[in-house]
Amino acid sequence: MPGLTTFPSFPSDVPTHALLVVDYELLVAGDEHELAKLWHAATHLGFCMRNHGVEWEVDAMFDLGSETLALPLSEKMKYEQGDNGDSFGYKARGTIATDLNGTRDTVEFLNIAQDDALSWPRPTYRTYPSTVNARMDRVVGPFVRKSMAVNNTILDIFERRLGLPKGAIARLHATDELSGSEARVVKTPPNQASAGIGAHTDFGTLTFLHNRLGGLQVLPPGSQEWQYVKPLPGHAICNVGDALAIFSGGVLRSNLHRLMPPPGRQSRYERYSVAFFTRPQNDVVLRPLSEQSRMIADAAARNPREEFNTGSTAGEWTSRRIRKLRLRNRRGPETWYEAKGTEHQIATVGAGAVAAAA
Ligand SMILES: O=C(O)CCC(=O)C(=O)O
Ligand SMILES: [Fe+2]
Repeated sequence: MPGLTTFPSFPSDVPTHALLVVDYELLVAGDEHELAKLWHAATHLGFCMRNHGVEWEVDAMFDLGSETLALPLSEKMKYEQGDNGDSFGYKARGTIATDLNGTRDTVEFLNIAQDDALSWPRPTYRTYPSTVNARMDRVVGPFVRKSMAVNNTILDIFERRLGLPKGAIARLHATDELSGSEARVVKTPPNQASAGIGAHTDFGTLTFLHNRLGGLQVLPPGSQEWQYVKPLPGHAICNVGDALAIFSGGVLRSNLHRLMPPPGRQSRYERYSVAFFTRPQNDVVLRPLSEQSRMIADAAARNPREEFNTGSTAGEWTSRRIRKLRLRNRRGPETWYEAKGTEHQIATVGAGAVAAAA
């Protein structure tokens, strides 16, 4: 399997941040201890999840990613996402900024729209390389559907904990409406010296991420030190995105993370990751759901955050952020600030920090 090469283990002398591990099957069974752990993690930093049931599809997506990103550049460029703020398609290496100075990113990736996978063989947004089309039925479709189910299960749990009426979050993510939700495969070449993806918070609602080599780093709340997250076999990394942080009035946190070269001897290897991003319907206005939950109303009143009243729909907001990241649209450091994630977190990293993307 091309995406499953062997590689040295994660070095033992590198400081790591151990994310809380939650068991998906226990969550589904309503285990109180596991539900409490999930809530703690989502209101702080993010978590790892085991027994999610998507293992086969994730492995197959690694293979699809390595095969597709090995196509000639001229072929991949036919699918490039461009500079207009579109997310779907191929993103070539070196096209987005990773920091204030406009340092180029080192990763290439392919984003496949949830809506294109669900409407296959009819494209909703766009078409993809032949390697993707060949596995749409057997791999991409099942990966997307199962990832949606996992994320929706977690969202239902958050909805109850947030005191929202049943279906309040699902209504913002209806599958018969267009959304920015997407599957992604990311490739970083070996022996890189700088950030693959700069510091960022994810745009959407919930991220379901899978990686094998190290490289992902988090900035734990209140800390100034980036720490590696050590990949655990078969475990997914789950991150709350900005849209959910906003909907929840800040009760749930979208944590800053970035992609650096893998640590130690792992840095000599090509690195892949696979992700599924649940994002709201394009037409949903991003703002706290205060009218529907006392907890959210109280949180929004206690800690009013100007950036939470975006005045934008999810579609406009995501598109604006992607547009600002593209180096061809860059005017100067102010463009970087406009592309940034939620304000308070970027402020904690300071002006010299690596930033941007995803
Ligand atoms: O590759 C990784 O581990 C992280 C990727 C990421 O943060 C993203 O694509 O948003
Ligand atoms: Fe991310």
